[in-house]
Amino acid sequence: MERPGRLLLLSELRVRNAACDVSLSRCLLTWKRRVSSPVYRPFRPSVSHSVSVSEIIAVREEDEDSGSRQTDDGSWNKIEEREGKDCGQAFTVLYVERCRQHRWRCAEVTFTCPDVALCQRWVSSIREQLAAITSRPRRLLVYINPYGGKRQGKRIYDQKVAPLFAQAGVSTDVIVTEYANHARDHLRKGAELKKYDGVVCVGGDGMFSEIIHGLIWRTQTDGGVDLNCPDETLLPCSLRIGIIPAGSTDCICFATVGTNDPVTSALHIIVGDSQPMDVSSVHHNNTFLRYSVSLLGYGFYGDVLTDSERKRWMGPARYDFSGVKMFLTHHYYEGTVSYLPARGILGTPRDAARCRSGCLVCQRNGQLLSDRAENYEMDEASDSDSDSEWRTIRGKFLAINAASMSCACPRTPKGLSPAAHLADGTTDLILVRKCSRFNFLRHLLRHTSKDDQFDMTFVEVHRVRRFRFTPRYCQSDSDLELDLRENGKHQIFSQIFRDHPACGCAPAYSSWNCDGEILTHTAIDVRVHCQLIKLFARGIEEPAVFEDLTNPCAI
Ligand SMILES: CCCCCCCCCCCCC/C=C/[C@@H](O)[C@H](CO)NC(=O)CCCCCCCCCCCCCCC
Ligand SMILES: Nc1ncnc2c1ncn2[C@@H]1O[C@H](COP(=O)(O)OP(=O)(O)OP(=O)(O)O)[C@@H](O)[C@H]1O
Ligand SMILES: [Ca+2]
Repeated sequence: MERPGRLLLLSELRVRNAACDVSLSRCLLTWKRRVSSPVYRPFRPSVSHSVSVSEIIAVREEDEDSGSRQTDDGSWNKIEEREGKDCGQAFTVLYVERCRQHRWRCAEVTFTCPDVALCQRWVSSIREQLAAITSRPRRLLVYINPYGGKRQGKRIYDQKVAPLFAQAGVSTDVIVTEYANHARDHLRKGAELKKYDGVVCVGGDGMFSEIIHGLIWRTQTDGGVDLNCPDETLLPCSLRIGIIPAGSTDCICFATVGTNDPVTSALHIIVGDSQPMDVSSVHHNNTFLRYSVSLLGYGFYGDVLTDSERKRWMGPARYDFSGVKMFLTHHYYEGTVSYLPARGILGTPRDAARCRSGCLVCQRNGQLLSDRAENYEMDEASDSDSDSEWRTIRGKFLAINAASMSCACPRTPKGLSPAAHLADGTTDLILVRKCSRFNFLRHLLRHTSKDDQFDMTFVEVHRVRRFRFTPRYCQSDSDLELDLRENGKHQIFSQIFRDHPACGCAPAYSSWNCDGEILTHTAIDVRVHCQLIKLFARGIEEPAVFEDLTNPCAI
């Protein structure tokens, strides 16, 4: 908790008919019930409430003449009827209240003042403090995907988010997308980004992916960076991104906020939180393919995605359906993985510690990596040159997964790689070798329990800065197949080879699942760019040591 600091105001005001000492400093708004006679009421505790100024959403003057105020839906409510308040000059403070499981709510407290002048002093003092917080966004560009998840994006934004933005005085330009990649292309070419303090996407991980592709492209193009060169150092994007979850997995929201709740995300945006995040670039033969922030998965997760895309009509359940199907299909793939281990930085994928709000590992590693880049000790080009550092593993794999962050989501609340960090400049490369169905099921099940999913003989995990994958094609058809794919022709034949290889064995290659999008190439070169983007989030907060049992939200 922040120290109270010098008091700006101290008055006796009434809250719910009770006299309170109310104080405002630069950091805290505090109200404490006055105990009129401790002799007669010795057991009545004097309850004190404090709200950090940084978590005040807005302050609103109540209409004293009519003893009523206008609600968000435009109707008028009697103040006394609503909250049992005194008649008199009053103002209401809206602030962040923490609920269970990392959820935030917008709570309200109304203070009644003895006179108008005092009320106005309070309102303007609080407003001055809020205006002094420069990290808060004033103007946002919002993209809504009306077809993500359960197709509720527009309703969620209109009913739950827009009223909060309006109360907090955040102005918005809203675009409801009309086709896939509408948001990405608008950010690349059309949007006048100078006008905004951030970009918000209402949708799932695919929608977030569109936003980062648009923003990263724009930033690099403006800065003259060659996107096709995997060794280029990318320029960080200055605009922060907010995610209002309305997709099927929403793993980026879940792993950066701790819950998939539109109101919580809107409040993190309003208070101006900032969470840096790593971004992996994916190249094939010096050609840029895509960026990834969560999962790059070949084999199982690639196959689940490919199968599920044909079942979009099922909504979020498509992943479970295809998951079971691909589990039963039990395909394995041969190939070579080479990687550059992350050296000289803090953390390993088997750590018990987790990346949490204000993570020191992310701060230290971010600093270390930028210092090294500046000193040319860790010149980006030298990564690829230092061949002695590269490790190579050849084998048959059920899954090859790279998790740049934990990938926690409701399906696996601890994530694919529970100890991965949001902003440490590394990705966790998880190799699941060919094993029995039973063992693979044991491995999958451990994503949903406390047991360690890496503590199995057929699973290995490495924290890396860069990796490459080359598939080994089915012997009889590999060259022909490769040619067909590389030339981008005869897609029909390509599909036939894929589903029914002539040699009768399992398909020779899978596809990469890149944050929920299918990649067109199987041989890829991946490099992590430390803290390339920033989100309106603060990482998952540790639960408070003492739960506030009087908080109705917490029960
Ligand atoms: C038996 C229960 C096992 C539960 C195992 C749960 C593991 C779930 C791991 C989910 C990892 C999500 C990582 C995030 C990826 C996102 O960038 C991406 C875009 O949104 N989402 C997906 O690709 C969506 C991927 C969704 C994958 C769902 C896989 C479901 C597997 C179910 C296997 C059932 C076997 C049952 C045998 C009888
Ligand atoms: N207006 C639109 N019409 C069709 N597709 C769209 C439109 N706007 C965006 N898209 C595309 O829809 C895809 C899925 O969107 P989104 O990520 O929001 O939901 P999801 O796939 O259900 O959730 P998740 O990615 O979390 O699994 C994205 O790839 C995006 O490019
Ligand atoms: Ca990382």
